[in-house]
Amino acid sequence: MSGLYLASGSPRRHELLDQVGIAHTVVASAYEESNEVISSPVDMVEAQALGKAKAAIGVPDGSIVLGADTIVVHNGEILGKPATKEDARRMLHALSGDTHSVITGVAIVIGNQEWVFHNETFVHFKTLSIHEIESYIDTGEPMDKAGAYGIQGKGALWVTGIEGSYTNVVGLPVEQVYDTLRQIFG
Ligand SMILES: Cc1cn([C@H]2C[C@H](O)[C@@H](COP(=O)(O)OP(=O)(O)OP(=O)(O)O)O2)c(=O)[nH]c1=O
Repeated sequence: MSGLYLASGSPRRHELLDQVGIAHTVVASAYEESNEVISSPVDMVEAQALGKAKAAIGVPDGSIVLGADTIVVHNGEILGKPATKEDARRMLHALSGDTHSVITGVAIVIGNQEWVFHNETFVHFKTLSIHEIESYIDTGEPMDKAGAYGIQGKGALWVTGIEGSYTNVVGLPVEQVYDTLRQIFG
């Protein structure tokens, strides 16, 4: 397998690939994310993952490029990264005491060949107090994360259970990525 390029500014995706020993180089992507919903949340994350991979910068011809996009879906509403503290507050109040899903779209692109898929994890949250939400927002942790929390950070205190892939919630379902790379390269 020749070089894998991760078209992502997310430190989590880079760390997850490192954790399982998938060698890669991190590159930037010129893709501009939009909050536009293209028919369904799944279509949206898959399209954004593909957009990020295809717009990778400085990648040699013929290399393998990986892009990903993660969103939270609660009661049919898509929660991306909060734009403001008020946005984060609204998201955390919505997620409190309820179950939501985290969907990550993944695209692997080699030249004009594309493999695009997604993974969904259900996450159960305990009921949060106003104090817990306000203290959490003050840590700054919510601001670069879909749904305004990080399961790998202090947000772990609120997760009473998950169904599905843990790494998918953090931003990349590494087990599915690994299986797909094995299917492609044998
Ligand atoms: C729900 C959840 C999301 N997240 C993160 C994963 C993603 O990095 C982020 C969602 O934003 P994304 O737009 O998917 O990714 P990004 O902007 O961080 O990076 P890039 O587009 O350059 O690849 O939320 C966590 O780190 N922990 C969590 O528990």
